[in-house]
Amino acid sequence: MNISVIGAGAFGTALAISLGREAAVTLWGRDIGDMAERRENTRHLPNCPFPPKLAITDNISNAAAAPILLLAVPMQKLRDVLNTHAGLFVGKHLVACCKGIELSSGIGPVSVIRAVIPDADAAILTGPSFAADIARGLPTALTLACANDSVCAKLQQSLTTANLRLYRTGDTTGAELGGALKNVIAIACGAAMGAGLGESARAALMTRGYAEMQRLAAHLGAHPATLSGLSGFGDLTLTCTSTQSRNYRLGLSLGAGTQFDPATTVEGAATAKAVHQLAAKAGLDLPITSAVSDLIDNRLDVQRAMESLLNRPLKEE
Ligand SMILES: NC(=O)C1=CN([C@@H]2O[C@H](COP(=O)(O)OP(=O)(O)OC[C@H]3O[C@@H](n4cnc5c(N)ncnc54)[C@H](OP(=O)(O)O)[C@@H]3O)[C@@H](O)[C@H]2O)C=CC1
Ligand SMILES: O=C(CO)COP(=O)(O)O
Repeated sequence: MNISVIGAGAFGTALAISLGREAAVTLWGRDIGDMAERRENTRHLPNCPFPPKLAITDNISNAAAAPILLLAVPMQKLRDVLNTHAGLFVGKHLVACCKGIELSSGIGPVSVIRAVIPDADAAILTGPSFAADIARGLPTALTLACANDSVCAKLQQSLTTANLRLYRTGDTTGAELGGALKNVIAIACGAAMGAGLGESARAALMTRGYAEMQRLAAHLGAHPATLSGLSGFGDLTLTCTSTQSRNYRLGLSLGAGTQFDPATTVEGAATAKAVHQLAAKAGLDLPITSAVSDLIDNRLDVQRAMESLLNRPLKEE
């Protein structure tokens, strides 16, 4: 089946490169600069040349003619993109390729797609993978979630490539939450490492952060197995331990008190606030997420955040 990628950032470009090594694929960007001539996205994914079957366009009507559209824009921009091009997206297979919870509504990308374009099959592609790894042809495994099992199986076939192995699930809520929440915990881990609190502290934050992910996911009706798979445990592990991650790097800067480029896409920042609000409404205790939300808004520093986590009442694991 014909595939287009909507959004020519690092991840959209990487997916288009991997898919374009095997079949015709179109990559749409609102500002493609000289990408078509150079056959490379020097701004978002340098040193990853485009395969011959990858076509570049800034004409959304051309790109949206494909039946499968991968939506690779940041979470907080997804609704805008869907609203702007709604007429072109009706009846399509729309696969969200973003990770986060929308701050204005408290819902994830599949729910946003369903809300804006009810007459489309909404899916999500998520899990542990850095754009540069995918583009370089390194092996990666991701979760593909769609409520309609036969559509999910078709998408799984169409989107699998030589270096991209997809596992499918019907649990879109679990897949959304795994990808969204791991970014928040990665900021916490980066902050601890940046402040010199050590690898033991990071392991504690990863483990107790994972407990928070499971608590919220269970409350929202996700399947626990989804959270222990690629989109949850898998992506948490990658993002909390690699300086390739922008969320982890933001945490490192917060911990070390250094500057961070505000133009960088860091999904965990808005998601921490969105989840903090969700948890407050639901009466759920998510102390690491709350601490990250306070850190981002400068209501807390890393040292005090760690002290308050260590001084919480003792409990069973
Ligand atoms: N990078 C990675 O390794 C991975 C990223 N992801 C996820 O992919 C999503 C996108 O991240 P990533 O590609 O890295 O981010 P980038 O910052 O590299 O790119 C974001 C892209 O979105 C485009 N964009 C933003 N707003 C709009 C809009 N309103 N209309 C059209 N295009 C828009 C930008 O366009 P412009 O260039 O014109 O500004 C840019 O091309 C995130 O949710 C991220 O979590 C998932 C797995 C891996
Ligand atoms: O989601 C990712 C890895 O799976 C990319 O992480 P960052 O957005 O933190 O760079």
